[in-house]
Amino acid sequence: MIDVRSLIKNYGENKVLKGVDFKVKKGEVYGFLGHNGSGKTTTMNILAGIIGYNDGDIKINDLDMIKNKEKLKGTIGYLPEEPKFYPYMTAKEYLNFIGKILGYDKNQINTKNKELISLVKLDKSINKKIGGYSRGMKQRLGIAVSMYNNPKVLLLDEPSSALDPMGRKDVIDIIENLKKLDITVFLSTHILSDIERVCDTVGILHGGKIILEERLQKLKKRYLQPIYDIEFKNEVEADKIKKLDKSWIKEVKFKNNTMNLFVDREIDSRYILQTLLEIDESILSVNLRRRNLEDIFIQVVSENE
Ligand SMILES: Nc1ncnc2c1ncn2[C@@H]1O[C@H](COP(=O)(O)OP(=O)(O)OP(=O)(O)O)[C@@H](O)[C@H]1O
Repeated sequence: MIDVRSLIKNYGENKVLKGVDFKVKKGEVYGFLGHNGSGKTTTMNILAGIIGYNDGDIKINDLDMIKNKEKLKGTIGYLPEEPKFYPYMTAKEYLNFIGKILGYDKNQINTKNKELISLVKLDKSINKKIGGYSRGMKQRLGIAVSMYNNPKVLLLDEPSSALDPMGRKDVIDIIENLKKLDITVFLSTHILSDIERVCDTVGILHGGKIILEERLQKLKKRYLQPIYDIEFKNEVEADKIKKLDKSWIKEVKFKNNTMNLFVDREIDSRYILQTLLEIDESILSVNLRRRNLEDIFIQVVSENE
């Protein structure tokens, strides 16, 4: 559905995309991850046909971005990071306005408005002025606007990043529902828990390239590794950590009075305790957990530094 090969984008001397490759399958939600300033919005703007690029091949639905730009733009919906609306309009007035711009007649606009307002769960606020909307409501209205032209591909730039937990949940629920409509979603974010909830595939953009692209389930399996989070009463001292010389310990991280022990298999907790007591007796708690996407992201990025 989206096929990007060797994409290069420079802003003057600033080489932002240095040969980006990724593939997004039809109907999937693709989580596009990267640090602030890594080039996510730049990539989004290129895919939306808003800005150009220096080199590379982009195909969406087998259509080439350069040869079929105008046609492609009609099949893409785009929600920018901070969508702007006329605050004095109600959501209904705004959607009417969008419908007219797109050339729909009155009946089509009414049908479309009902369908979209229900999708983004703004039924109760449709006649309220947008200026009084919360950030979450504005993002949901933004999704409705980006869906107005029945897009096959939806580009969502950090749709949940500035929202509170409830607002984020609403937006992620809507994205989950889009899967049922068979829309391909390209979602940029740095909120890893959102990616874990909704994405099928994840791509990490770092240093101008995609350093990892994998199905989320496969990625989690590959990096599945137990971690023991240990809390001490006292601050952990670096010298003591050195004493933890066991073959089953793969990595140790520590900050203040907590330690993360990355091990290669599940170890009997009594043995863990015994080992830890050798370095410090002030243990408050030992918790076993699996790696989450955040741990994986940090590892993959640091391997590529
Ligand atoms: N119009 C522009 N002119 C010059 N440089 C730009 C322009 N837009 C972005 N940049 C630079 O390109 C780099 C990537 O920016 P971009 O906004 O694409 O990153 P991002 O991953 O979306 O970051 P964030 O998560 O903070 O939104 C940054 O160094 C930024 O300063």
